[in-house]
Amino acid sequence: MSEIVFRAVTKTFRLPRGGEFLAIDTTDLRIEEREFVAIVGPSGCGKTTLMRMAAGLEFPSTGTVEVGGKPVRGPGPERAVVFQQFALMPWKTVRENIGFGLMCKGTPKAEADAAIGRYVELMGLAGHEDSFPHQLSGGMQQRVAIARAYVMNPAALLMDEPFGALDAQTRIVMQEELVRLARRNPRTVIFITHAVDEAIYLADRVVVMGRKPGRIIETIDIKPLRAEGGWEAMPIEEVMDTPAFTHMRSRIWKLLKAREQAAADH
Ligand SMILES: Nc1ncnc2c1ncn2[C@@H]1O[C@H](COP(=O)(O)OP(=O)(O)OP(=O)(O)O)[C@@H](O)[C@H]1O
Repeated sequence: MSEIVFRAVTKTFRLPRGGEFLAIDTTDLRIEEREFVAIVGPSGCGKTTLMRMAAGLEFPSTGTVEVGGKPVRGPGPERAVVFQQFALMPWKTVRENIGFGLMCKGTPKAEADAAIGRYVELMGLAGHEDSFPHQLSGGMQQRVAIARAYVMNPAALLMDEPFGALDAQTRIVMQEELVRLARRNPRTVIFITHAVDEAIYLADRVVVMGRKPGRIIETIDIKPLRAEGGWEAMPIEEVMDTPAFTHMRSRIWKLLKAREQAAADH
């Protein structure tokens, strides 16, 4: 069981010069087991704060966050986090970086090697097992970070702008690969992004957030569109040209724009 449930969650930060700042206003969100949910919204709307609460790196001021029916009390191995900055260990090889968590867990070597080998293949890293991070491109480094998260077989994956530091072309390749990986190996995923296209392409459901204060303004089901449109079998650029996709993109942009206008008028 790995559903992630936010129940009446608020998050207030204490400001350095006194006073408080309401970063997240009362928020309810349920992410089903093996559901891939993308969260989009403008800078400062609280996307990272929500994810950090699921990761156990931050705690709600009021309300509860539960994963698999248990309150989150801190980080745990069943929830893997992937950040924009790849955070690889520069002195370790690709193989060692991917296998680090398994080693810490005491996984027998033969089992660990088999799991590492599987993700090296899946993430297109074959031939680079003995390279060090500085010998890899940004895209390759992020593949290592994603393999390192998946190899632990976590119930939930929490990804914060994982492709944010990549160039546009690499980003598209990574989006296609993540879709392939996520469909083959479904996990409960929270995926944070600024990119509306990326969210629609990857997710089963898109959560749209607004700011001042940070809150969910709408959640939109994408899964039926993907199924009806046969997106899985199509290259990403063709998916993004379909009327269903462009309509969804403009719907989400309108929501974001209207909310930003309301925040500016406030
Ligand atoms: N530790 C903190 N102390 C005070 N304020 C904070 C803290 N962490 C976040 N905030 C504030 O809470 C709000 C939400 O931040 P958060 O990083 O969650 O937004 P975000 O939507 O992820 O933004 P971005 O897209 O720019 O990463 C911001 O206004 C931010 O300045």
